[in-house]
Amino acid sequence: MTNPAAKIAVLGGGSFGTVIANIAAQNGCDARLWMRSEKQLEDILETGMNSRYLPKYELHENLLPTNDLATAVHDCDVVFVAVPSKAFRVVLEDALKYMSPSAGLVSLTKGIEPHSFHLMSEIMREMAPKHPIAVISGPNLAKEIAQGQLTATVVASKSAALRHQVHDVLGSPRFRVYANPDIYGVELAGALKNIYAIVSGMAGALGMGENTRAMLMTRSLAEMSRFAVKMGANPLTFIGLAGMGDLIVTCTSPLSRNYRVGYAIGQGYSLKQAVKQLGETAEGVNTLRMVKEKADELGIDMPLVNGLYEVVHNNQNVDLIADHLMLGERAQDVDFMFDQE
Ligand SMILES: NC(=O)C1=CN([C@@H]2O[C@H](COP(=O)(O)OP(=O)(O)OC[C@H]3O[C@@H](n4cnc5c(N)ncnc54)[C@H](O)[C@@H]3O)[C@@H](O)[C@H]2O)C=CC1
Ligand SMILES: O=C(CO)COP(=O)(O)O
Repeated sequence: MTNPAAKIAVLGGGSFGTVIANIAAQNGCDARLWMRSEKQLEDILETGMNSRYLPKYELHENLLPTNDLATAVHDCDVVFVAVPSKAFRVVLEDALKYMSPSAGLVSLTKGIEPHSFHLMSEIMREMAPKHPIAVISGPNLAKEIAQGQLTATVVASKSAALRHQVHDVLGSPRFRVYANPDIYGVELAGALKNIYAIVSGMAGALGMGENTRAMLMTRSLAEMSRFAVKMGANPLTFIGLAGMGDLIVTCTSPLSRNYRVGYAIGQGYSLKQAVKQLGETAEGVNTLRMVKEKADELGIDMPLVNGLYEVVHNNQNVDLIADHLMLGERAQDVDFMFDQE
C-alpha cells in the first residue's frame, strides 16, 4: 500500500503537523516538516523530538525538519498544511512560490478564515486552482495518534488520485484513512465541532451529569447539521467520522484544547486567561464568532452558539447557555438532526 517514493511536506510544526509528518516518514516517504520557529527546529535537531508539543514522541529518521520553506516543498508530490486557520492563506501563498505545479494540496486545518467565512478548501481553490486539493478531518487527537492509539480519519477530495495518494502516504495498521467526496461537509464539521467542545468543557467543569452531556452532544450535532444544510453541505457527512466521531472525541476528552478552554471558563477564568494558559491553538473561539454572525445573517436557530457567544464574548454568566437550550423559544421542538421539510 505504502508508496516509498512519495515526497511529502507538512507545513506547521505544531502537534498535528508533527504527528502527520511522522506517520508519512514511518511509512517510508521522504517527509519534510516545516516550522517557522528556529528555536523549535534546534530542539528537534538536537533531541529528535518536538518536545514543546509532543514530549517523548520520537521522530523517524526519514523526517527532515526545516525552517526553509523552499527546501520543504521543493519537488513534493503532496503538501499538507497544518497551521492555524488565521495563518493558512499567508503560509500557502509563500509555499506556492516553490511548489511543483502538479503537487497535491491537503488541508489538515479545522477552522474558518476570519472575515471571508472561507473554509481552507476554498482558499486553496482560489489560490491554487490548478492543483488537486483535499482536506483531512476526523476524530484525530494528535497526542493519541502519537501514543499509537487506533485512529481513523477522513480524506475528502474530488480527485480520486489524490485520495489514493493520501491513503498510501498516511494509511497504516494504526491509522485508517476513509474517503468522502463531500469536501465542504467534512471540513465544516471539523470546524463547527470545536464550538461545542467549548460548551462541553464548561459542562465538565460545572459537574453536569451524563444526561446533560448526552443532550448537549446530541443537540450540538443537530445544530451543526442544521447550519451545514443551510450552507449546502451533505447532512449525512455529519453522522460519520468527520461529524459525530470528531464531536464525540472533542466533547469528551481533556486532550482537546477547545474542551480545555471551555473547562477553564467553567472554572471562572476569562476567555483571555483560558486561551493564554492553554498556549496552543483553540480554533473554536474564532469559529464561534464567525458562525454566530453567519447564523444571524441567515436566520438559523442555534441556541448553543447564541448562549456560548454571550458567555464568551459578552461576559454573561455560564447559566445563560442552559437557559438558551432549555427555555429558548422555538418554532417547534423536534428531535430531528436537521429540518425535514
Ligand atoms: N492537535 C490536534 O489534535 C489536531 C489539530 N488539528 C488542526 O490542525 C491545525 C493546527 O493545529 P495544531 O498543530 O494542533 O496547533 P498547535 O497549536 O499545536 O501548533 C500550531 C503551529 O502553527 C504554527 N504557526 C502559527 N502561526 C503561524 C504562521 N503564521 N506561520 C507559520 N507557522 C505558524 C505555530 O508556530 C505552531 O507550530 C488547527 O487548525 C487544528 O484545529 C486537526 C486535528 C487534530
Ligand atoms: O480536532 C481535534 C481532534 O480531532 C483536536 O481538537 P482540539 O483542537 O480541540 O485539540
